[in-house]
Amino acid sequence: MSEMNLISDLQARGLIAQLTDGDALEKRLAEKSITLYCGFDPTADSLHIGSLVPILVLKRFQEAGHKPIALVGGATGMIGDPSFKATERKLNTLDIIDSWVGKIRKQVEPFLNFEGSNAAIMANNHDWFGKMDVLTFLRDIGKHFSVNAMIKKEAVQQRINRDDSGISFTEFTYSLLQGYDFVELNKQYGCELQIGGSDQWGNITAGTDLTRRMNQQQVFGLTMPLVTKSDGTKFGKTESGTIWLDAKKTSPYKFYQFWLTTADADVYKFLRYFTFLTNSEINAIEAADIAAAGKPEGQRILAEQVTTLVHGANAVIAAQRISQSLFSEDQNSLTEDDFEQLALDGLPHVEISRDQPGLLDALVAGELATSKSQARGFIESGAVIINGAKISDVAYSLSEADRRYGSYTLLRRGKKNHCLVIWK
Ligand SMILES: Nc1ncnc2c1ncn2[C@@H]1O[C@H](COP(=O)(O)OP(=O)(O)OP(=O)(O)O)[C@@H](O)[C@H]1O
Ligand SMILES: N[C@@H](Cc1ccc(O)cc1)C(=O)O
Repeated sequence: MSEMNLISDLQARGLIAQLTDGDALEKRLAEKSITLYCGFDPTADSLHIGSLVPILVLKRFQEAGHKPIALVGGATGMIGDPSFKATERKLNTLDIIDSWVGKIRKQVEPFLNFEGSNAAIMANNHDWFGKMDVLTFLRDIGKHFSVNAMIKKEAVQQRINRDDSGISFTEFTYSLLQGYDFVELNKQYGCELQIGGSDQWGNITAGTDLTRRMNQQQVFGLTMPLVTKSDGTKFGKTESGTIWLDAKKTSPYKFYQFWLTTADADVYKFLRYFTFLTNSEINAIEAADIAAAGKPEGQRILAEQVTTLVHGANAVIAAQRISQSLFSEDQNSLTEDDFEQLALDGLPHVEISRDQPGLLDALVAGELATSKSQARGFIESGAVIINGAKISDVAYSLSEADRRYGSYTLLRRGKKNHCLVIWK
């Protein structure tokens, strides 16, 4: 892809919210390979699917010949970005931040290529802030910022205007730190562009201004729209359940199911944001789905593409095997790892002691029946299935033979009420 095409492609995908001096940036991208960066703070032990948007944009730039820097905020993570956050963040201990820096680094690495002429770079802003003294910070950096202008920034407005939850001096200084990161990366690596979600606009422009003042260089900022679902909820750390990139926090099966159940109103937008299919391929999928009236393929393609990107092709095969076996008689193909995924978050589950093997009790404990007598009725009417096989004996006692890998039994009532028993 030629560099001119990159910005047009991002635009066509709906991936550009704001740009500083777009014409000059397009010109620079057309002239040469540039270095760009995006920062990720260690505010949790894993990134989530919202953070995948800028990670994939870094990858898009790298595939177009540019050099990406992924910065993990070892220093900024100690302070906490107040941008559009309603309340002050809790400070984490240095040990926790340190371990999260390592985890996030490992999560970003597989998306980028660390070899070749435009090899990616991993950076950590603790490398420069860790040794900077407070007087240098105040004299050399602070002097370039006007508090009058800072309090007008949209990202902190709600905190400035609230009496109940103000903003600490600590968080207020955050954008000076992120601003200075750009100066430092520009000095060390000739970095010319910072990208991020649109909530980062204030911090990014703090960096472009500061780099102009301190390094006398014109550098650029580009933000992506914050991805929301058609029901208005943000993709990120949400109360209804964050979709994490870490397979130990969100199983690849659940991850696959998440994309598979995308609303029709979102699916083509998400194909543009989260996959490397070309815009015309996505248009063709959309047109075919409209023609097929009622059985869209978009969701399956999205689930396969994003799960492959994040967890690899085998995770897609496993997710498809799991969903197929849950609704069929044959549950022998499920592997121990499949059961571990189901136990993590794939199905409702209940832990039962091995010395309480009664099926009636298990159905009640697993909330497949509200009482033993209701459970009896379900068994008599043939609605109860154990590991894919119908059971008709109301006095049935679950034995070792019903325990897959010694630990798991799949109970089902009717067509789709599942419970995984984990034996203790
Ligand atoms: N839903 C989203 N859509 C697009 N970009 C996002 C989304 N969520 C986060 N990002 C971007 O990902 C980058 C890293 O964000 P980060 O991992 O800090 O997530 P976060 O949810 O904003 O974290 P926190 O809640 O701790 O601030 C930032 O550039 C941010 O703007
Ligand atoms: N402020 C960014 C993370 C970040 C940190 C340092 C930077 O230099 C850039 C970005 C966020 O909260 O998502």
